[in-house]
Amino acid sequence: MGGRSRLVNRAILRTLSQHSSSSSSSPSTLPASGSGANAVREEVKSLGRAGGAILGSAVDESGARKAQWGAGWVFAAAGLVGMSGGAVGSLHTQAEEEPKASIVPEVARPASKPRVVFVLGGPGSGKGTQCAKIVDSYGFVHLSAGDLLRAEIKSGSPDGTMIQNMIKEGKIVPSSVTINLLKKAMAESNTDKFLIDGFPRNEENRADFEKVTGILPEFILFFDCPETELERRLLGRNEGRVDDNIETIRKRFKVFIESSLPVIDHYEKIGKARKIDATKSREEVFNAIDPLFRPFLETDLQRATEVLLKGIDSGDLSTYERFCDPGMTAFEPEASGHLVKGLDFHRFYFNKKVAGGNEAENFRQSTVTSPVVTLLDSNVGLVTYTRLVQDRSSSEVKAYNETRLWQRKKVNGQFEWKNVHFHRSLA
Ligand SMILES: Nc1ncnc2c1ncn2[C@@H]1O[C@H](COP(=O)(O)OP(=O)(O)O)[C@@H](O)[C@H]1O
Ligand SMILES: Nc1ccn([C@@H]2O[C@H](COP(=O)(O)OP(=O)(O)O)[C@@H](O)[C@H]2O)c(=O)n1
Repeated sequence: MGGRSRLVNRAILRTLSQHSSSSSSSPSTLPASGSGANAVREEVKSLGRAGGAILGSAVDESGARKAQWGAGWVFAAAGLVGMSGGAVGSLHTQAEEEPKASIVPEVARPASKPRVVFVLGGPGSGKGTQCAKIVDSYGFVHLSAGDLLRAEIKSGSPDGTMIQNMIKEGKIVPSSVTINLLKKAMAESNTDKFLIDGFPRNEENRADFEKVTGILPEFILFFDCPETELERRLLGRNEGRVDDNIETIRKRFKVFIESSLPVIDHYEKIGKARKIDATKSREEVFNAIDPLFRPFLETDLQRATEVLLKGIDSGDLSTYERFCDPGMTAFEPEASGHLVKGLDFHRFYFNKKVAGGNEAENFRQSTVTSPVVTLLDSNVGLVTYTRLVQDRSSSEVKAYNETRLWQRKKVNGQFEWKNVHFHRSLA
C-alpha cells in the first residue's frame, strides 16, 4: 500500500513477467516450478526478511492497477493457495514448505481484525469534511475522537465535567477515557474498516491505543495546512463549539505543534504517513486521498470471492445468494455453451447436494491458484483465478479457469459486492 510495497510489488511483477511466456503479467502463465518459481521464492524470502507484508495494489508494466491476492499471487507461483479447510483466506502451500511465518499477508488476516486509518491534522484542517466523503465512497465507519468526547459530556457521564474543561482549554483528555470510547464504538459497529479522526493526538494516545487494542493503523492521513488558513476556517465553522474562539484556537495550535506533530513524525519514520495538501479545495483534497483507499476495496472484493467459493464448496445456498446478484449471468460447462441468467440454474446444484444427504460424500474442497483482482473503478471489479476442485465422491481433480465480474452496490445503506457475471471453463 505504501511506496515501499508498491516498489516491491513492481519487482515481483517484473520477476514474474520475465518467466512468463506470453503477456507481461499474465498470471495464468506463472511458473509452477523451476527457475521462475525459485526466483519468486527468493523475492518472497527477501520480503519476509525485510518484514514487508505483500498487500494491496501493484502497478504492472503497462501502468494498470492490479491487486495481489495477498501472498497468493506469489504462492501461486511457488505453490497453491487454499480456499477451504480452515479459516477463509488461510494460505497453504502444497508443493513444498515456504517461510510462512515470516510473511504475514495482511489480506489473510481474519476478517474480524479491524483495519484502521488515523486522520490527523491541525484543528480545522478538514478532517471531518473528508472523513464524510470517504465514508460515502468506501464504506468506512467514521469515529471522531472529539465527537465521542462531546457526546460523553452530553450523556451526563461522571467524566463529563473534566472533559468539558479540557476541551475549553484546548488540552488533550487522558488516553484511558478516549480509548475506552473508541473501543466501545468499534465494538458496537458491524464493520472492520474504521477512520479514526483526531486521534492519536499525543504520544500517550498513540502508545496506549496500540497497547490496549493491539491495532496498528494501515496508514495515517496527515492534512497539512498553515495556521492562518486553519484560523480562518475555525472562526467560520459556526458549529457553536466552545473551543472555536480565538483564545482557545491559539491554545489548540500550540498543543498540536507540541504534542501531535511528534506523533505524525513517528508515523513518517515508519513509512505510514500520507501527507495531503489541505489548503486545496474540498474536491481537490478528496482527489488526492481517493487512490489511497482503493486497496481496501480490492481486499474486500477478494474476501467476497473467498467467502462465495467457500459457500459453493459447502453447499451453503444462503451465502451464494447473498453474494450473487439475482440477475447474474453465467457461462459454465453445465450450461453447454449457453448463457444462463438468474440464480435458478445454480440453485439446482445446491438442492441436489442437500437431497444427496451424505455430508462426507458431498465434501468438496477448492484450491485457488493464480488469483488476480483488478478494480475497474470503485464499483466494478474483476476476479480471475484457476480453481482446483477436489471431490470426496471422485478421485478426479477438476481444474477450472474462472472469471467473476463484481459490482459494488449499496444495500440498506451498506456497500456490498455482488457477483453479476461469471465464466467458468475447464482448464
Ligand atoms: N478544503 C477546504 N477548503 C475550505 N474550507 C474547508 C475545507 N475543508 C473543510 N473546510 C471547512 O473548514 C472548517 C473546518 O473543517 P472540519 O472538517 O470541521 O475540520 P477538522 O475536522 O479538521 O477540525 C469547516 O467549516 C469546513 O466546512
Ligand atoms: N484524541 C483527542 C481528540 C480530541 N480531544 C479534545 O477534543 C478537542 C476537539 O477536537 P476535535 O478533533 O473534535 O476538533 P479539532 O480540534 O481537530 O477541530 C481537542 O481540542 C481536545 O480538547 C482530545 O482530548 N483527545
